[in-house]
Amino acid sequence: MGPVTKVVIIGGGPGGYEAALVGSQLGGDVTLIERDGLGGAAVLSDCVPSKTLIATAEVMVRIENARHLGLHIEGEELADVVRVDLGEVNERVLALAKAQSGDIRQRLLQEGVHLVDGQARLDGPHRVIATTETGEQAFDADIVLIATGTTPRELPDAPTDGERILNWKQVYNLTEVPERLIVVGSGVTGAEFASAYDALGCDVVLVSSRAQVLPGEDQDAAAVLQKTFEGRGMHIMSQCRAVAARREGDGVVVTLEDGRTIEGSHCLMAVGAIPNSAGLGLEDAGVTLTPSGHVQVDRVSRTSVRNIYAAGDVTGVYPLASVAAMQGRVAMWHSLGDAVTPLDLRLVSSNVFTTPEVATVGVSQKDVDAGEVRVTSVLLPLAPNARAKMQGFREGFVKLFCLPTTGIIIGGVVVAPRASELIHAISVAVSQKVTVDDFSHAFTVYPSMSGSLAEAARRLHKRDVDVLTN
Ligand SMILES: Cc1cc2nc3c(=O)[nH]c(=O)nc-3n(C[C@H](O)[C@H](O)[C@H](O)COP(=O)(O)OP(=O)(O)OC[C@H]3O[C@@H](n4cnc5c(N)ncnc54)[C@H](O)[C@@H]3O)c2cc1C
Ligand SMILES: NC(=O)c1ccc[n+]([C@@H]2O[C@H](COP(=O)([O-])OP(=O)(O)OC[C@H]3O[C@@H](n4cnc5c(N)ncnc54)[C@H](O)[C@@H]3O)[C@@H](O)[C@H]2O)c1
Repeated sequence: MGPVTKVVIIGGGPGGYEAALVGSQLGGDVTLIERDGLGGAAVLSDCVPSKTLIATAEVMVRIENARHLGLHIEGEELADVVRVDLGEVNERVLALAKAQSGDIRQRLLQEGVHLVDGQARLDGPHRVIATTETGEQAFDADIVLIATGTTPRELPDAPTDGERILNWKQVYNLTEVPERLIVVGSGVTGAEFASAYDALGCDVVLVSSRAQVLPGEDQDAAAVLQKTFEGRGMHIMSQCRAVAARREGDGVVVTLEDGRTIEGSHCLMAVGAIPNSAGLGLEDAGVTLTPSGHVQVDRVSRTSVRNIYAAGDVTGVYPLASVAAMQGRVAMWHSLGDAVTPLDLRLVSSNVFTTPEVATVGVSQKDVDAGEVRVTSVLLPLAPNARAKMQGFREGFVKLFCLPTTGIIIGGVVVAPRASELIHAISVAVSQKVTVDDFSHAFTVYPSMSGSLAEAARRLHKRDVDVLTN
């Protein structure tokens, strides 16, 4: 048996901790250095807390929609009947995140990973220094994995104060539902928080830099969401950019590029994130960064330095927890000599947790419109679906993309409640190269939303129909 490979991982988010589990499974001597808490930003401040908050907000939407099902709330307004104790909601959110972080710590310890609480930096390609409460510790490394994530981007004239001008990590300080929340940025983060706070009874103004919310997502889906948001009374200011935000009295004032101002009680900045790549000694170790400051990696997570790998948001490849985790595992499989399949972004499924949800996998409409791939597609509204009718759900659709010649499914979009669960069937079809005919031959439950997935596939049986072809 050869010497044990020493692996040092910087960052304990999904990119780092999933890598640590695989590294340890493959016999590496793994040290993981994390400065804030295991689970990283994903568990402690970003993904998990936001999804927990949204779970509560969803209940409010269901209560609100109950009147369409014959259940009447006694009172003029929902707020007369259901009191949202945001302090209690946020306490639960943070407790759940902390508990999950604790579970991850336990699991890593069980698997023999050496955990260090501290801030790490490289000292050349084969040494990592951790600054801990008790001083500096140095670790020799055969393999290094950088998984340091990102930090919310801040506009120079809109500094957050953690009280009224907030980023998405600070919203859990709130103890009362903001009276009027100005959300700046209508990407996934902005749209999810706008949807959640609107459901919790807050008056929401969404400042959107483009003509439509969710500029990076399927534009048919974004159109449904924009209409739903507006239908619920949200004020969307399209094609507007914020340049400043300041406190004034008991509120905030946001200034737009064209000089107009918006007043609110609070402001949430959701204008993207910057990679945590500075101060790590990366350039001195020879690691190439992209112009945006992300760590450049290939499809097996290798950087420009042979023994240094990188995973997750710091690479800018696709900022999702699931992708970070896969990049981390791939790095370990590759560096420790196990079988490895390079990362394939065409197989990634993702979901926007708004009401309704927007889930996507594989080829996108943007790829199709850009002429990158020739497909046959169908967009099937969910309104005629029996289950949707029973549940009082009218918006939303299923979209499927398949190859015109073979009928192999290569992508899809679902806009529906729980789209995050429905997309999995399409995701399996994409990864297993299932044809529309095979897909539609599988039984679905009647009545069910998934019946519409099979129906969409059935519509693609005859692919020479002009109306279906892009
Ligand atoms: C509001 C929001 C909601 C999201 N929701 C979802 C979702 O529903 N689904 C999904 O798939 N993705 C979601 N994401 C994206 C997801 O959170 C990220 O893709 C994921 O966190 C990336 O994981 P990571 O391991 O790269 O980094 P992180 O989770 O950011 O972890 C990096 C860790 O490295 C630590 N670190 C940094 N520098 C050092 C250093 N020098 N020394 C030691 N430690 C260091 C940090 O403290 C941090 O804990 C969401 C993002 C946001 C902002
Ligand atoms: N459910 C999920 O999986 C989930 C949730 C949140 C975030 N994420 C991940 O995080 C990534 C980043 O998303 P994000 O929304 O945080 O950032 P983003 O960069 O995708 O969106 C930021 C938006 O803010 C806009 N913007 C920037 N400056 C502005 C200004 N001054 N005024 C008005 N608008 C401005 C941009 O045009 C952009 O549309 C996503 O691509 C996604 O992968 C995932």
